[in-house]
Amino acid sequence: MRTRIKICGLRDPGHAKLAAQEGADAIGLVFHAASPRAISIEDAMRVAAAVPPFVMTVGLFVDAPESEIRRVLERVPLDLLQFHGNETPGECERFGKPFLRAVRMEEGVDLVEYAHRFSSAKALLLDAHVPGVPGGTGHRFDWGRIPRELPIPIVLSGGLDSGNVGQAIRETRPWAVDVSSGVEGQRGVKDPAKITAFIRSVQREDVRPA
Ligand SMILES: O=C(O)c1ccccc1NCC(=O)[C@H](O)[C@H](O)COP(=O)(O)O
Repeated sequence: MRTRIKICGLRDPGHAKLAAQEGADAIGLVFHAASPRAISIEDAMRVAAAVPPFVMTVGLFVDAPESEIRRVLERVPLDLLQFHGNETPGECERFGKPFLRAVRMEEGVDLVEYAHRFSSAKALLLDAHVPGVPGGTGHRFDWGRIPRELPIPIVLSGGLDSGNVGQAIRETRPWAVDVSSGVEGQRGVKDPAKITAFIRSVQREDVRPA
């Protein structure tokens, strides 16, 4: 199976185009003001316009008011929403759009229970838990905590980079991988060479004999 790839926190249309050309399946736009990767609606429109067909544009929110999300949806053509805060299933569903539910892997998280509670999600995106930071931390979590069988696809994220993503795929067999810090030269600024290297590592792993 091919591992799908999401590159998160893009703000430059050129980087979005490059990621898509190299083989990314999705690009993420962070609508969270406190993030070093926060994007304005105007810039998001420019990035989304650079994304070719059959590549998804994902909008990421952290406990954002409904009105704010609707304001983004009116102007930015998002294919998928990603909820990274404490949103309930109802709060994720109310836009009538497919969505990913992020799960920060703090101590005691029960992924089976999560999968049932968020059964309307397209996938659970598993991320590291760093107190006080909702995401994009560059930290890994213990991949051994992911149950082998879950009734919902998994997007693996948290501290991935071109050097560790192959091992991550071998150990967890996710539907997709998601990266932000690992393809940056400095915090919040993507490095095109790192984007290419990350995608190549995933592609290499996918064709590696078992
Ligand atoms: O990227 C951010 O700054 C961010 C801020 C607030 C909530 C979520 C955020 N990112 C979500 C993502 O999908 C990241 O790709 C994921 O957290 C992994 O990040 P990283 O460990 O930096 O690769």
